[in-house]
Amino acid sequence: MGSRNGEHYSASALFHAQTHIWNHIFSFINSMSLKSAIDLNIPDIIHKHGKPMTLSLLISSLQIHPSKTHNIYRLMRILTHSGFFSLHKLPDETEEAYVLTDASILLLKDNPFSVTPFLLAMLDPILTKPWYQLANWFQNDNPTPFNTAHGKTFWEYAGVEPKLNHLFNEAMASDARLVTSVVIDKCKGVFNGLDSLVDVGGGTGTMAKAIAKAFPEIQCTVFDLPHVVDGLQGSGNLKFVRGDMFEAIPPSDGILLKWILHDWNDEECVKILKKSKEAITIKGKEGKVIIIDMVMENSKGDIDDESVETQLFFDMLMMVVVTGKERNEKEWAQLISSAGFSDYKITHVLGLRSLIEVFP
Ligand SMILES: C[S@@+](CC[C@H](N)C(=O)[O-])C[C@H]1O[C@@H](n2cnc3c(N)ncnc32)[C@H](O)[C@@H]1O
Ligand SMILES: O=c1cc(-c2ccc(O)cc2)oc2c(O)c(O)ccc12
Repeated sequence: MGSRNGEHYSASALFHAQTHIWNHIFSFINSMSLKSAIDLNIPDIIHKHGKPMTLSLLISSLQIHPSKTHNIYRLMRILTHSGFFSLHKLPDETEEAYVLTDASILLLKDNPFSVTPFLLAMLDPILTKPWYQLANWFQNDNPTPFNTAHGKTFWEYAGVEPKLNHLFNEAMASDARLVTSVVIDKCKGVFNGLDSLVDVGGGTGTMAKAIAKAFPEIQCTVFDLPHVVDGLQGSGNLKFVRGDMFEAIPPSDGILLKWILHDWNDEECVKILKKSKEAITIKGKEGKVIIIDMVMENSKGDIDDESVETQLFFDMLMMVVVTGKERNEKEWAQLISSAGFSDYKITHVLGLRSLIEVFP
């Protein structure tokens, strides 16, 4: 039917290719359908109901115009197909009823690990506009598509736009709660021998607060830009310090860099790592930098297709929003040795991310 390099290929291959393209064109429909369910509060309504919820009950609980009620099943159908709800048949009931799945539980507003702040941040026009500039950016000399769209860096924009600053800090805090709970449970030993720790780019302090509570002997500092930490109060063994990590990092036994280095290009990362090395106060084996970030194509080799796609999405995100990238182990090793560190150890305990201990 069709022709590829002079060879004929079947109608079924042609239609398969068409479906593949359609699904890529339409993939924004998945994100926008999910966002509308969050805006309508659907996961929280089903959760509060406390048992499987029929479509008619769901409709009567939603604040929607009466002329739209018959369309809700269409939204629920696509979101059920994509794994956010599932349908159960209850004994003695004629109507099937919706229940939450692991994915929609992670979108509940009260879930401490909620991904909803990220969904709202990513689908806000501030963060979708740069994607329309991607091709232009390849042809201009701007540092990022975000700069092309908004005329400033992501960090400068967050400094002058409280809405982005708030959404982004909230999103980071929910991720930090999830990562911290695993690190404190499974990687306690990483903090052995440290009397002090600076969480560089530590946001509003979620991770440092949890470490300060779990390890009362460690003096913890959250170090971030003024628009992030100004007005935040420390207590006990936790304090907030404003500053710029490219200038100087407060002295400490341990330096934590969670989701920092993937924001920056190799040259910028070497600068941050060198400033971190200068800041380390104990020179023996105990002083260290603790990096929490992705290691692409991680060496376990058991990564599934969905996770590969997630890694590629993050890498593109780091190219569009900031000047960063996701790195494989070889690229991490190169950065670490260029900054003058002697050794490193990778622990794969955080799903798609890893904990990398780096020794002076
Ligand atoms: C991706 S966020 C990570 C936040 C936190 N570490 C976490 O994972 O939840 C990057 C952080 O780096 C901070 N940052 C950006 N540039 C910085 C600089 N020059 N000096 C200090 N912090 C900076 C941002 O304000 C932001 O809080
Ligand atoms: O702009 C972003 C977005 C994310 C992000 C989005 C969705 C998620 O479920 C998790 C994270 O992460 C970012 C990040 O880590 C960063 O350093 C800069 C920008 C963004």
